[in-house]
Formats: sequence, C-alpha cells, structure tokens
Amino acid sequence: MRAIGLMSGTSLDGVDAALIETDGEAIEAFGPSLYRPYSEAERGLLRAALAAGTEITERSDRTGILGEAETLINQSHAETVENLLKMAGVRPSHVDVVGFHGQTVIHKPAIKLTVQLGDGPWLAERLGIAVVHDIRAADIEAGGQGAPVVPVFHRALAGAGKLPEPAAILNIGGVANVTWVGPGGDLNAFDTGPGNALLDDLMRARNGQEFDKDGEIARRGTTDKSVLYALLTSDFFAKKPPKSLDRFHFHEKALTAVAHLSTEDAASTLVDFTAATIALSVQHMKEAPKRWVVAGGGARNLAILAALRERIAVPVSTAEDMGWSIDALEAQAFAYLAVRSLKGLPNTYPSTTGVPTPVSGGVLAGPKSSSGNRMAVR
Ligand SMILES: Nc1ncnc2c1ncn2[C@@H]1O[C@H](COP(=O)(O)OP(=O)(O)OP(=O)(O)O)[C@@H](O)[C@H]1O
Ligand SMILES: CC(=O)N[C@H]1[C@@H]2OC[C@@H](O2)[C@@H](O)[C@@H]1O[C@H](C)C(=O)O
Repeated sequence: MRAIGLMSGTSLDGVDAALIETDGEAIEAFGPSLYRPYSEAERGLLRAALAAGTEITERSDRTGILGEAETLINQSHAETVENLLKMAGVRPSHVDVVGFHGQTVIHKPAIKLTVQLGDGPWLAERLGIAVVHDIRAADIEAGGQGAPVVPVFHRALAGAGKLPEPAAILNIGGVANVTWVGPGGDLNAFDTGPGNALLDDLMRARNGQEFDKDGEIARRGTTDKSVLYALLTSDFFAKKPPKSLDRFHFHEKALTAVAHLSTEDAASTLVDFTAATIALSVQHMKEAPKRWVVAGGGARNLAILAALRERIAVPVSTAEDMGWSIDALEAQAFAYLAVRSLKGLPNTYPSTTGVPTPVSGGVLAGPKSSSGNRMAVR
C-alpha cells in the first residue's frame, strides 16, 4: 500500500509528512517527505492550546482556543499533504491511506485521557483519501499508556537495517522515547524522560530563540552537577515501564532548578538531564543494547549526542548514518501504523504501552464521495 503519515509533535515546530510503501510488515519503499514549519503566530496559538489543554476533562472539548488550534492543525496538515503529492507527482487516488496523528494537547493515561487535535473525517473529505486518526485512543481505553506507538515501526526499521540484537532506537523530540528490539522482534518501549522541550522553552525565555541550534549554547556551558542530581531523583526514572509522559511533566521543577544559572550553564545542565535519563533507561531493558540509533530533532543537537556518547559505551549512530530520516521518521511511522490499522494488525503491545492484549487502534474516516462503506470505527 502507498501511505502518507503526518506528525505534529510536542516540540510544536511544524508538520512532518512522509510517503512510504508497505504491506504493514516490511517497509517496501521510502518516498519523499516534506516539512512545513509553523509560523511564530501559529506556534503561539498552539502553545496557548496546550495551556488550555491542561484544563480538558472531556476528550471532545474544542471550545475557544482549542477549536482555533484544531482548525490550524487541519488546514496545515491538508496543505502539507497536497504539497507533498504535488512534489511527488502522485494523485490522491493513488494513495491508499493517510495516518494522521494530530497535535497532542494533553496526555494523562492515569485518567485515560489523551487528546490529539485534528479532525480525521474533515481531512479525509478535503483530500479525498481515507484517513486513519485518533491512533492512541483505543490503547488508552483498553488500559494502555497510549504511547509510545511508534515501536512497531522501529522494529521494522531495525530488521531492515540489520541492526545487531538487541538494539535501541531512540526518538528525541520534545519528549524522548526508546524502543528496545531484541531477538525475534522482541519489543520493549517507553518514554525515557525529557527530550528537547525543556531546552527549547529555556531558549525562548532567555533569548527568544526557538531552539539551541546544533547545541552551540549548551556546548559553551558547564553542567551544574548538584542541579542535575536533584533532577534525577524524580520517581519517573526508577519506575518500571510501561510509562509515558506529558510534555510538561518536568517543566516546573527543571526550569525552576536552572533559573539561577547562566543560559549556557542552564542549557548544558538540561542537555545532561536528557542524556542521563536516556542512559538510565537501560536499567529497564532485558539486556543492554549493542547499538543505539537516534532520530528526532535531538539527533541534530551535537551537545546531546556528545553527552549520550559519554554515557553509553556502545556505538551511538544517528538515523541518517543508517540511511533513514532524522526528521521524517515519525511521519513515516504514522503511515506504517495506518496501514497496520487498516489490516487489523496490532500496533501496541503489553511490552510497549502496557495494554493488556495487543491493540490495532485507529479510527478510519473515508471521503463521502468514495465507496459507501469506507467509514468504519475500530
Ligand atoms: N539543528 C538543530 N540543533 C539542535 N536542535 C535541533 C535542531 N533541529 C531540530 N532540533 C530540535 O528538535 C526539535 C524538533 O524535534 P522533533 O521534530 O523530532 O520533535 P517532535 O516530533 O515535535 O516531538 P515528539 O517526538 O516529542 O512528538 C526542535 O524543537 C529542536 O529542539
Ligand atoms: C502523547 C504523545 O503525543 N506522546 C508523544 C511524545 O513525543 C515523544 C513521546 O512523547 C512519545 O511517547 C509520543 O510520540 C511518539 C510518536 C509515540 O507515541 O511513539
């Protein structure tokens, strides 16, 4: 099948879209990908929606700013798919499905609440392509964490890349998550802790920058070890998986703890917080990985990469070193997840989200103009 995946992550930087061909098991081909950054005003709207998201008690709540932000998510994702199709010279009728993650505004698995802004039926109608959306809901409903959901794709990549077993595939987005792939496709996955979100928010507050490009500012600083050790005492790190995080889980504590430091030292300390918590995640794996592969924007932060390599004794490669994409990998994952959802194949497992039995998940929306029975809910 030919599928397009769409991701707008916790960093609020933009929309990633990617085309792949897959049967839901093997990745048959990687197609083109496209990144559509949010403007400063759009980021402001999304930040306000995330702030409003903390008050959501009903999944369907789209009042006020949440509704405005959902319109932005719908429009920006539709445009990105249309531009990707133009770029690839592919007609909508030649795409089998779109996997639409949407924008997470709140994630609280303990109360079975996860909300991704984005209207799947609207997008299906606008594009004239079937859309699989709300991919986390069924897992959460069945008692899982609802995240991470990309491990099945990481497993397919690990197999295709002939990585040694066990291997770890790490995504450093706003939050960081890891997938351990062992012999026979054995999986173990969880969120490790912060990714770039703390660092991004520090940069914005201190000097109005969106992020610390290439980790330059952090590399000029010195880590405050007592602050770092204090941050590492959070219960989250010793907690056994399954576990997943809301973007703001560490914010108050971490940003307060570095408030007295220079921007360079604060950035260096937050970089080490991300790297140390990733390295600590090995305690929850059956066996230490023989190789790590890093994707997500954090793979472009040289300070994070250096801090990881200091703490992890085995080779740490980037997705690009493997011939994969650093930036489009999550979008590719949502294309893959959508195809698996169409085929009823499991996307989440007890060992990835803690769901009691494997779940496929995803809600299918079809354009009204297409064959009548395409609308179905799984
Ligand atoms: N050249 C770079 N140097 C340093 N950091 C970078 C660079 N490019 C991207 N980043 C970081 O990566 C972030 C974006 O990463 P990514 O797109 O993987 O996150 P996301 O998908 O939004 O998050 P998540 O995976 O948590 O949903 C930026 O906010 C920035 O912190
Ligand atoms: C609720 C939510 O959106 N979680 C994101 C976030 O960003 C990284 C990490 O936390 C991961 O658990 C998840 O995203 C990826 C795509 C996942 O579910 O696999």
